Amino acid sequence: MALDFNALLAAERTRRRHGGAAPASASEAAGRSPAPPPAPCRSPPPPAVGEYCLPERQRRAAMSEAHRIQGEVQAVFHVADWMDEGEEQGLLRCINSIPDDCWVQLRSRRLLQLGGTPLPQGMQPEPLPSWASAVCDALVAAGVFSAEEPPNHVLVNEYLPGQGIAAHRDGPLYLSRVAIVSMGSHCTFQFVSDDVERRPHLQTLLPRRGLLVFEGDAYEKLLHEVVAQHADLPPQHHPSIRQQDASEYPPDSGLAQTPSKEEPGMATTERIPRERRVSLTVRRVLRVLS
Ligand SMILES: O=C(O)CCC(=O)C(=O)O
Ligand SMILES: [Fe+2]
Repeated sequence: MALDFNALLAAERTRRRHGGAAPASASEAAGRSPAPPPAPCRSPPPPAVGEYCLPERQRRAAMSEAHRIQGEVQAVFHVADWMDEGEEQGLLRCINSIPDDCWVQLRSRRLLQLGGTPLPQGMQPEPLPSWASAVCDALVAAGVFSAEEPPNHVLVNEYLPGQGIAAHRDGPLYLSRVAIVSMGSHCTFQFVSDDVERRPHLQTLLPRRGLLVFEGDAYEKLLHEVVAQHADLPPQHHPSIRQQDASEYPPDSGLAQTPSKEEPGMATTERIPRERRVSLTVRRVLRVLS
């Protein structure tokens, strides 16, 4: 797999030897919300560049037309199982070791920002921790971003069951393509109209370890949101999800045993309980100060 798990653990060990976790400045940057001031973060300087091996390109699925989610919305792609369980656990360990005071606690999620604070006048770049750089490198290797315009910014969002992110647009400070990696749990993700109706245009279940990429109208015209709920309809109830993703939750997996509490009218619908979800929103900030 492209993220080298052993290297990731080695990086984590090195970080611990140096007495701390991956550092991060943190402030809200997603969507239209105003950016709060950076949180105080007493973490140590970033680990030395080069301690983390580059991914093995050949073992990770490259994104292609086959991953396009068919439907009225242009252009949304999903790659199921983009990372394996070992990588997911390794990355979560790195993220879990980040001190609490690096995170910004919002009402319905916790976040931290890596790479700098994007501002209209430009972003003062900050070094990415090695695990975040490895994800960025893997996205370039997978063809999601070009080598000429690689990602330079990673937003880590943590959602507890029942939490989500309200409908928003990521905005013009970034290249109009975003990659979102899901870890720890699935969630319901939807694109809605940018008007008072908030009409859903595409709703899909994002499984853990999957990669969502969108651009075009999905980035520029529609709003997107993570629906704040405690359990989600399984993939077969989302017409746009690919069969490949539905296999993530086979009927005998024990995951689909919770009767719906949120839609009592749908007595036969069983929802999948959500767990703590951590996502990486990986983007390229267009204006970087030198
Ligand atoms: O967590 C997610 O899947 C979405 C995050 C998002 O939309 C953002 O960070 O702008
Ligand atoms: Fe977003």
